Amino acid sequence: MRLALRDITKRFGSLVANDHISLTVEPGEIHCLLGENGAGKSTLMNVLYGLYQADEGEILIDDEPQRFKGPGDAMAAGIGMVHQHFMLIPVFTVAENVMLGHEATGFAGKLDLDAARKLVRDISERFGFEVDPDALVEDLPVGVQQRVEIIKALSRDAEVLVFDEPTAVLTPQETDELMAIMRQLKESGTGIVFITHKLREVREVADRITVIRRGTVVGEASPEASNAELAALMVGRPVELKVHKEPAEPGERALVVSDLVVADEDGHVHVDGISFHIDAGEILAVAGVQGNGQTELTEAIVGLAPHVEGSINLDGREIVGRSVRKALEAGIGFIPEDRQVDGLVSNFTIAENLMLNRSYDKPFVSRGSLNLKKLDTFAKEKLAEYDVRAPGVSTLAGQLSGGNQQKVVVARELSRDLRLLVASQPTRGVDVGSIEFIHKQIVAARDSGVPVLVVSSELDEISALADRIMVLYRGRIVGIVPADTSRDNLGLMMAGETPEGIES
Ligand SMILES: Nc1ncnc2c1ncn2[C@@H]1O[C@H](COP(=O)(O)OP(=O)(O)OP(=O)(O)O)[C@@H](O)[C@H]1O
Repeated sequence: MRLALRDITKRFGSLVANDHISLTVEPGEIHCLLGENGAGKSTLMNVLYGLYQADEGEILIDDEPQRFKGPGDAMAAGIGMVHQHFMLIPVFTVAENVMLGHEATGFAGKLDLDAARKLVRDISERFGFEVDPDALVEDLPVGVQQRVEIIKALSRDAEVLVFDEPTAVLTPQETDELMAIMRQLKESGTGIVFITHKLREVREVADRITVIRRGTVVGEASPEASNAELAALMVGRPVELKVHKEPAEPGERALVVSDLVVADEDGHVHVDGISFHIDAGEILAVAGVQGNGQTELTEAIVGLAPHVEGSINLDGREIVGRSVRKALEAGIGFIPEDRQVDGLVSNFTIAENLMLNRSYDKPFVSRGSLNLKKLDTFAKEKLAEYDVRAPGVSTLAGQLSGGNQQKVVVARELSRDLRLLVASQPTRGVDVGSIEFIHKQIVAARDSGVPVLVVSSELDEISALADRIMVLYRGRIVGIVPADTSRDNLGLMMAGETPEGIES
């Protein structure tokens, strides 16, 4: 089926998120949508999926105008959406989840569990998915859950699939697998809209690239374009894709972690007896496939982990056993891996979010009352500095695009007086222009003497920021290696092996 969006305009109050955007998707084509944070990509896809009604313009399928009152109509017309935050029910099996979808849309009448199982098996076989219909969704890795979302869409005969930043939550290997799946879908004639900020992925699979800026289409790019060319088109200026930094000049020993063990509420050990240190003015980057203890390590440092043994010493003081509030007061900045869970209060304004995590007396509160003017000025400064695209400082954080939400979290944490910065996936969902800026800010924090712990699943980010790299595997340290260690060796270490010539 041939899909065309024609002159789509969508406004939120006075903000024009989509301004007469036109786009076509042919069968068997991967059409990449590129654009800076807040450009209007997700809004356009939500219009296509019936979640928002366009103020102007129309959606055509095989030249027939459509009216989507909700996702049910879009699905019935053959449009599927793979969300970044999955819409699956974790305690149900794969087949039950697929079945549920059919009930919700009323598609094809009644689908029994056996038929759903068969459907899952058939689709899995066709695309080489390896998904067990009887597995509980909550037991599946993120990459497989995503495949369940794809199966759900295909089970409803979707002919156009929308992927909105699907790789932001995936490991590098899962990303490669998803790229292969997208190619297979394309071979079978499915049209794909693919939104991503990762230029490597665009270059790998795109047949066509449309660039959106501030709500309008600014042009098409060739899939043969270089990363630098794509980046410049996206943000409208040349971008430094790898931050320039001088060698670190480490100062005093700042953070000393000794024999750290972190377990969850069920007693599962996630960090299994690790010891390392970070000096003032140094960035230690933690590499590893997600789920090897990185999250729990950062949570232990900020006081969020339930069971911690061993010692975490910052500036000569023990942190283990202290509350989150005490950790924040000790000057620990924390950029959490999931901004929506731990980073922001979505029904607070941007300004209110920017004053979280500060001690109660300064600088916005004096003698028990909030100095709104001071907060307003500060928030405006941060909005400009971090290029947060929003109507104003009293916009609710929940109304920001994903990348702009991330920028608010980073702006808040980097503007406190820091003794330690713990940054987990600091540029998740952020466009290339803002990655450049955030990386510069992290390096500036380092250069001002702050010790920094960066956790990232992006090897590019690790090698851009690290002064030393610590590789974690199954909760243990495989090695702490120099920043210029090759990708191949890092890859081996991330699989738990110690390459020749590397000391473990
Ligand atoms: N429900 C909403 N209410 C008000 N404004 C909104 C709403 N949803 C989106 N916006 C605004 O519309 C604009 C476009 O947002 P959108 O999420 O489409 O951007 P995006 O291109 O997907 O960005 P990102 O790359 O950061 O995900 C932004 O300025 C955003 O703040």
